[in-house]
Amino acid sequence: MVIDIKNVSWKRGNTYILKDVTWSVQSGEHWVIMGLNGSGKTSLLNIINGYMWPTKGEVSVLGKKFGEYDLRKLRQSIGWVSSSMQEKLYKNETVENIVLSGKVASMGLLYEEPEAADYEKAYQLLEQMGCLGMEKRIYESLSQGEKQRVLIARALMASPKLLILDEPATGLDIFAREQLLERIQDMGSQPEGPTMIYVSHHIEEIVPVFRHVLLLKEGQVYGAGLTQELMNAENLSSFFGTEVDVAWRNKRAWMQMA
Ligand SMILES: Nc1ncnc2c1ncn2[C@@H]1O[C@H](COP(=O)(O)OP(=O)(O)OP(=O)(O)O)[C@@H](O)[C@H]1O
Repeated sequence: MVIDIKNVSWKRGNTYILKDVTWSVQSGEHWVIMGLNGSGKTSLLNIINGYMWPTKGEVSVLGKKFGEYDLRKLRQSIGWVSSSMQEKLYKNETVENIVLSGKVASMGLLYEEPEAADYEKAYQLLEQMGCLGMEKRIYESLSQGEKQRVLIARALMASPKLLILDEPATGLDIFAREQLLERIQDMGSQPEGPTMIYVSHHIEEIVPVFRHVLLLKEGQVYGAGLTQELMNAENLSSFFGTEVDVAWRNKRAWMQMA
């Protein structure tokens, strides 16, 4: 099992930020975590990455039970792409350095000399992400879509078993978003690729490779299961607390206000 979360609660003062969350991800599955602002998505990711400790409950990631294992070691197998977090860090760095530094799977940059094989892998990943030719560019000079794809290439450098994509389409225009989603769909279709967790507020970003969805609402699991079964007007109207319509097109669900 890739993620196994049992009855996890996280409390700050008297408030439950996460309450009794039970969720599991089997290998070979790719999941979307969906929920409105403040529903607890980031808190759940922080727990999965071992940055926060649950008040109650059990967490296992990649077969390792938290509390019994060195989390720093485990983090080397987890890629977490968060543009809001990484934007400041890599501002003046070249694309090449950013991708190469992903080898050590930490947020920081690499200060040791990369080997020829590292360059080869970095370039191959840049190609996979449609960013070949941008190696010498400064991160800040890239478009939002290019930045996201570079960050994914960086995360893949460490060959993670679990890849978390935290709202990667935020700030992208419709074409850049589709280009990114296409790469993600391709990546998820490769059997040797990492298990992906895609965090979003937007239903239309759920490409077919994400066959499962976790719906979070006010810190609780509202639904967890097959995308095709959960993404319908009745369920989403009650999830959002407002009437919505859902239409399926090109194996994706599209939502609008009813
Ligand atoms: N350290 C903390 N102390 C107190 N409250 C917190 C803390 N961290 C998060 N919260 C609160 O918990 C709730 C859930 O936050 P979280 O960031 O997990 O939501 P989210 O679903 O990721 O939201 P968004 O989509 O806006 O990023 C919010 O109301 C937030 O203010």
